Order: sequence, then C-alpha cells, then structure tokens
Amino acid sequence: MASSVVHMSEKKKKASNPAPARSNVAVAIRVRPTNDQEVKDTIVVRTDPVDRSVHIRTKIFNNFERVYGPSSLQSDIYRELVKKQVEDVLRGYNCTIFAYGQTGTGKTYTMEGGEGSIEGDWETDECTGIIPRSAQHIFSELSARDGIEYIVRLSYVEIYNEEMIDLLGSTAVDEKQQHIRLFEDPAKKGSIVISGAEEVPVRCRDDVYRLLKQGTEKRRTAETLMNKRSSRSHSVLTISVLIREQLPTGEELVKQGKLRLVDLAGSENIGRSGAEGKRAKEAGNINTSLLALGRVINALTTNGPHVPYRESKLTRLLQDSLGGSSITTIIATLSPTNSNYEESISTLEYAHRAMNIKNKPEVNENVNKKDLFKEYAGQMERLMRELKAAREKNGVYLDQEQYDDMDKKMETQKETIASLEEQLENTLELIKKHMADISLMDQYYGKAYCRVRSLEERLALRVDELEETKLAMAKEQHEHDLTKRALNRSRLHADEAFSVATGNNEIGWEAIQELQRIHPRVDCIIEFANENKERGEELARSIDSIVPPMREENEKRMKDGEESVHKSIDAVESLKVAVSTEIPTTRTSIDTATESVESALTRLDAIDGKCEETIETKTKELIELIENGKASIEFVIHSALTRLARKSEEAVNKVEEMEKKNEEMRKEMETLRADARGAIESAQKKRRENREEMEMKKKEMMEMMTSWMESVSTLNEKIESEQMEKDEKVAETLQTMGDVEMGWTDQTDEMCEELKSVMKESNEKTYNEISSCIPTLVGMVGSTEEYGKKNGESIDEWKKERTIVKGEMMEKHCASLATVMTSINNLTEIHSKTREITMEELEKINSTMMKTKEKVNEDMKRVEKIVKDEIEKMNEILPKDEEQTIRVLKEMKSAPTEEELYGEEEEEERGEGDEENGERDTFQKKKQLRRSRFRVRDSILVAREELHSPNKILSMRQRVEEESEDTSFD
Ligand SMILES: Nc1ncnc2c1ncn2[C@@H]1O[C@H](COP(=O)(O)OP(=O)(O)OP(=O)(O)O)[C@@H](O)[C@H]1O
Repeated sequence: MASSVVHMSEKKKKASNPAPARSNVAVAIRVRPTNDQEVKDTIVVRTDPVDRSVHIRTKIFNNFERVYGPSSLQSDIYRELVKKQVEDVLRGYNCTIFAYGQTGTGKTYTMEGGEGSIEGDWETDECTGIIPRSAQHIFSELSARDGIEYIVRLSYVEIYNEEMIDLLGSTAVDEKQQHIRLFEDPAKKGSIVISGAEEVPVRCRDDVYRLLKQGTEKRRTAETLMNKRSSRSHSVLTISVLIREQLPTGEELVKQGKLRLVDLAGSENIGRSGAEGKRAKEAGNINTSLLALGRVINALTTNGPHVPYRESKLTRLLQDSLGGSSITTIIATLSPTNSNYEESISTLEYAHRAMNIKNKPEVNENVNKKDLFKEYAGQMERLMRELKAAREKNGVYLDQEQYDDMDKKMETQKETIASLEEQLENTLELIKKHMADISLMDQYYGKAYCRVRSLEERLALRVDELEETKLAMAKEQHEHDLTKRALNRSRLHADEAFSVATGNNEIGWEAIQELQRIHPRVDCIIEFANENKERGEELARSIDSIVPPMREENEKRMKDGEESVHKSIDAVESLKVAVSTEIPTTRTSIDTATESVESALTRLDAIDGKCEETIETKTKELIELIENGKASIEFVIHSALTRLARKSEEAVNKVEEMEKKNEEMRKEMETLRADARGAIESAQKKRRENREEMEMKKKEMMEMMTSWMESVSTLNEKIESEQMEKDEKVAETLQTMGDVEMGWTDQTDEMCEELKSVMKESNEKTYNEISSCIPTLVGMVGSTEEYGKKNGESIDEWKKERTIVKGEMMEKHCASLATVMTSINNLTEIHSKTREITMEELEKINSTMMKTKEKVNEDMKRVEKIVKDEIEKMNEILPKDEEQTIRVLKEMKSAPTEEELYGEEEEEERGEGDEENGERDTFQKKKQLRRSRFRVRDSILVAREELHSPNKILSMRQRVEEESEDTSFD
C-alpha cells in the first residue's frame, strides 16, 4: 500500500453532475442500561426496534431510522448506522455523525467506546465506539483497493465556552494562540472550513488511535453529579480522505470525502447536574450552543426565512451537516429511568424535529486532467480577450457580465453599508434614548430606594416600638390580671360573707317559721279547750233539757194513774233520790273539769301570750338585727364591689385604650410595611426591568456590532479573496502567457501592472468605504463608554444623596425614638399611679372588710346572747309550765274514762228509750276531749324540745366566724 500527497488542484466541477436528490437527516435513538445510581429508579423508556418507536410513560415517538435498547451492541450500531456512511465518504461525500443527549447517557461511549477498547477489531470488538471503528474501517477499505493513491488527514478540535481549540496542536503553545476560525469554503457554498487547526496526515489506524488518545486527554472533562467523566466541550473529529485513481480510460479521478464525528457536550439541567461557578458557566455555554442548534433545527424544519447558523460556533461548524450537502446521522442518547424523564422527553422532541431536516448530499466532484486542461484553456482564452480589449481601448476590459456583476456587487455593498449605517444611527438613537431612560429611571430608583430605606427604617422603629409597647402591655396585662384576681378573690369573699349572712337570715327565718309552726298547735290546744268547754256547757244544757220533761211525765203519770202512782211512788222517790244525788256529783265533776280546763286554758293562754310576745319581740329584734347586718354587709360589699368594678372598669378602659392605640399603631405599621414592601417591590421590579432592558439593548447592540463587524470582515474577506483570486488569475495568466508565448512585450507587463493597479484602486476604494465606517463605530463605542461614565457619575451622586438622606433618617429616627421613650415613661408613670390607686383601694376594701367582719362578729355575738337569754328565759319559764302542763295533763288523764264514767250507766241507760241518744253524744264528746288533750300534750313537748335545742344557733355562729375569717385580704 502506498500513500502519497496529491499535488494537484482540488477544484471541483458542478456542471457535469446531475442535481442532487434530497434526503432527510437520519435519526437513531439509543437507550443506555441503568447505572448504579438508578438501581432503585423506575424504568419508563421502552424501545420497539421493529416499530422503530420509543415509548416513554404514555408517550410514543416513532419513525426513527433505528431504535436501540439498553442491550444494543456497539457493533450493531456501527454496522447499521455508520458503515454505509464510511463507504459514502470513500465515494467522495461529506458525512456527519453526531451524538446528542443528556449528560451521562452514553454519547462518548457511543462515539469513542468503553475505556481501553480502541485496540480491538472494528467488526467484532464490543466496546469500541464509532470513531476508532470508522478509522479502522477506512484504512482496511483503502488498503483493499488496488490502483489508487490516497491520503488520510485527521483534525480534532473542541468547542469550549464558544472558543475553538485544536486538540492536536502542540501542547507547548498557549491555548489562546491555538484558537481557530471558521469560514465558508469559497469553492463550495455552505461548506465550512476550519482554519488554523492542524490537519495531521495519518497512515494507519494506529496513527489515528494515537492522535485520538492525545486529543481525548486534552479534551476538557469534569465530574458532575450525573457523570463521573462528563465532557465539558463539543468535540469534532474530521477524517478527510483524498483518493486518486486511474480510470480504465486512462483518466485520473480524484475523490475527496470528509467524515465528521461529533461528540456533543451533554445537554443538562444546571440544577440537577450540580454545576456551580465555572461549571455553571460551562453548562450555560453548552446549553447556549445546544439551544442555537435547536433554533437551527427549528428554522430548517419550519422553512424559516433565516437559519441562524452564525449564532454559535457549533451551528456554524455543522452548517453543511444540517440542511447542507452532507449525509448526516444523529444518534440521540437516553437514560431509561423515571428521574430523567423531562430530559428524555426533551431529547426525543429534539430528535423528532431533527428528522425533518432535509439535506442535499453532493459528492465532491471527481476531477480528471482533461477537464482541468479544458478549464485552464477557457480561462486563458478569456484573459487573452481581456488583454486584447485593453490594448484596443487603452484601458481595462471587463465584459458586460463581469461589469454588471461588479456593479451589482458594488451596489449591494453600498446598500449594505447604507443600511448598516442607518442601523447604526438607529441604534445610537436608541442607545441615547435608553441612556436617558436609564438615567431617569436611576433617579426614580434613587428616590424609590431612599423612600424604601426610610420606610424600612421607620418600619424597624415601629417594630421596636411595637415590641416595647407589647412588653409594656404584657406587664400592664399582668398587673391587671393580678388586680382582677385580687378583685375576684374579694368578690368571692364578699359573696361568701353575703351567703353566710343570707344563711344567718335563713336560720332566723327558720326559727321564726318554727315558732309560727308552734302557733297553730297552741291554737289547736286552745280550740280543743274551748270545744271541751262548749261541750261541757252543752252537756249541762242537755241535762237541763232532759230532766224537766221527765219530771213532767212522772207527775203526769202520777196524776193519770193513782194506783200506779202509789205503786211507783217508792220507785220514783228512790229514783228521785238517786237522780238528785247523781246530778250534783255529775255537775260538780263537770264543773271541776270545766274549771280545770278553763284554768289550763287561761294558763295556756298566758303562756301562749307570753311566748308569742317574747317570740315576736325577739324575732323582730333578730330580724331587725339580721336585716341591719345584712344591709350593712350588703352596703359595704356593694360599695366595695362598685369601687372595685369602677377601678377595674377604669383599668380595663385603660387597657382597652392602650390596646386600641396598639391596634392603631399596628395597623399603621402594617400599612407602612405594605407601602414599603410595595415600594421595594416596584423599585426592584423597575430595577429588574431596567436592567433587563439594558441587558437586552446591550445584547442587541453587541449582536449588531458583532454582525456588523462580521459583515465587515466577511466583506473584507470576500474582497480579499476576490482580489486574491483576480491576482492569482492575472499571475497565472501572465505565467501561462510567459510559458506559451515566451517573450511578451513590456507593454503587456505594463498592461498587467495597470490592471493590477486598477484592481488595487477599486480594492482600496472599498477599503476606504469600510474604514470610513470604522470611526462611526469607534464613536459609538466611545459614546457608549461616555454614557457608562455618566451613569457611574450619576450613581456616585445618588450614593452621596443616599448618605445625606440616611443621615436625615437617622436624626428622624433618634427623634421618634425619644418620643417613644417619653411615651413609654408616661405609660410607666400611669401604670405606677394606677397601681398605687389600686393598692389604696385594696387597702380600703380590706379595712372595710375587717370592720364589716368585726361588726358581723359583734352582731352575731349580740344575736347569740339574745338567743341564749331567750333560751334561759324559756328554760326558766318552761320547767314551770311543764310541771303545770304535766299536772293538767295528769288531771286530764286522771279524769274518769269513758268506761269509768259511763260503763255501768251504759248498761242501764242504753236500753232506756230516749236517754240512749243523749248519752252516746256525751260519750263521743268525751272521746274527742281526751284525744285533744293528748294532742295538746304532744305539741307542748315538741315545742319544749325545740326551744331546748341551742345547737343550731351555736353551729350558725361557728359558721359565721369561720367564714368571716376567710374574708380577710392576703
Ligand atoms: N450503552 C451503554 N452500555 C454500557 N455502558 C454505557 C452505555 N452508555 C453509557 N454507558 C456508561 O455510562 C457512563 C456515562 O457515559 P458517557 O460518558 O458516554 O456519557 P455522555 O453522554 O458522554 O456524558 P457527558 O455528556 O457528561 O459527557 C459511562 O461510564 C459509560 O461507560
């Protein structure tokens, strides 16, 4: 195998090839297996290789070129996705394969392979990735072909923080010096050339591996939370293959293909990847370029008017691969787990959109010697024509087409310059306006800031005051609670004293009621005695009414029957005798009974009268005393309670007043706070908006400036390259003319020189036009700086003002602090005064209570004494009465019983006609009399017993004493 550098020009010819067919970008999905961190996570991604779809939770993405699950093999991916493209490269196509996906999903694994794997065989080794495999594949293919000459070159660059760095450049050289540029291949529109990166010729796969290793070591990686060795840059490895082969016709065919293998940095969520500081900036840049890539894909798939390739280095580099003449394959990598769901969805959406990008693959033209000579001859002919025309017209000949072209170009350039100038003016105007706005807003902001500061300070003051007032309130509340408790206690004592007095009253009432209960019994006794008396009188009257008719009847009988009279005279006489003896006895006994009853009654009356009198007077006295005591206690309690209620009301009122004040203060504070918050928020919002607007304007400006600069540099480049081309052409023509016709005249040289100078002139003119724009640009930059300076000055002024306002605020703050202190002192004074008054009142109440207690004690003693005296008096009276009563009762008892009095007579008289009824009546009356006697005796005994029991009064006194002891204050 022999490889040699091809020394021929690589000009290409389009006209000979048919229009290329459009083909979509091929998109494949690869899901990696779960890693150690995801063991417990749920698998949510499922692949269906037959259906070429990916199922993620409930969503389905389909129609992908290929779909690979976690168990997919590196060799399968290479065979199905890359092999054909490598073959296309060898046919002269440009092919791009890039891996896109969330960080840690296997992009590097897919592109480069597992660690230490690149040595294996590309068809069988399982770990080897796409890059080493394709290198090996290319060399094995090339070495297998006969009759060809080829050269393989390798370039390896990385895009890190929007800078391009050559990974194959010498490490001794400073990285900054290695920065390389991208520009469009003037020979092939849309094709981007990397300038400044080393293109190292490689002879075998081992060379590739060595360089790959060297580049990979240089590439920036870092540990993130999601990948221990995360790529922090996009890497682009370009393998260019140039093949020269001899056709059977004897013609020489030159083919040039490029394989671009791109390993993108991971699309990542900065928060989740744990990126901080430098890493966050890296992540920001990575995401910026990926976003730009997204925008390019969007514009390509929605037929947008402008495809923003220039937004980032990555998109500029991939310009030819996305929507250009390359054959492109995207491998989107995914994690299978639930925790990466959002990122997986985003990757799938990205991939799905990218599927619709249409490319126009173009083979880099095969060039043979014949065509080349034809081209040269054409060119020579044209130059000769130009020369001839120049000689004839004494000037430079340009054919109409060229002239029109140049004119058009000039026009467009002029237009571009005019529009750029206009844009610049507009931008300057805008900047001025914005600077004015900014300064105005700064003023507002300064004021708002001052106000916010003052409000904040006032708020802080109010908060302090509130805290202090709260403390004072708490103390007051505590005092108030203590007073309230003391008042409640005294109220309780007063209530107890009142209830004791009420109890005493009740006891007095009970005694009165007891006495009143005795009264009816005594009345009963009197009634019975009266009844007895009446019955005795009735008996006497009935005897009087019975005896005369009997006498009359006897006399009548004596008169009517002398015989029977005489017979009965003895009996009558004896009866008369008997009757006359019996009647007086009965009468005496009745009289005696009546007398004794009467005397008992009189005595009872006397006792009763006395009792009643004494009870009445004593009860009256007692009631009076109790009433007096009760009234005085009630009065004292009432007055104490009223005073206490008044004081507590006053205290409550004061507390309420303070609470009201506090509430008002609190409300004021709330409003102030809300005002302050609102002001702060609006100020912050304004500030944010200003800043954002500023940023946007700045960005816009910068972008405009950059695009302006870029267009200027492109213009420059274009003009330069055109000039170069023309120079080259002129030189070549001269050379060819020298070769062909040997000895051209000096005139021709002069003409050539003239041509050169004309071209130079036009070039200079264009240069001048461009450089005339530069002062405006410099002025713009200067004015921006000036505005910046002014802004700085106004900020300084504002700072000074802020310091002054701050001083004023401090003074105000001190003044309000002093006011608060005075109000606190006043409050403390009021509080101590209230406390003194309350204490005085309490002392007064205490002494009144003591006096009341003493008075109650005295009253109780007096009552007790009176009751005792009464008991003694009663005791004195009662034994006598009792004796008399017992005697009367004994007399009553000793009075003849029913049987004693009427037992015999009953037998005799019951059978005797008219007398029978009268005797029965007498018997009944006697019975009633006896019963009433017993009742009188019982009630007298009960009354005596009750009058003899002083325990109730004693217990009453004891209770009063005990309760009055409790009423004393602590
Ligand atoms: N298909 C796979 N089979 C086995 N292991 C894999 C597979 N894909 C990825 N891995 C492993 O997962 C880890 C992360 O992969 P890799 O570094 O390729 O991710 P990445 O997408 O390049 O991440 P970053 O964007 O952060 O550079 C590596 O240890 C790699 O070996």
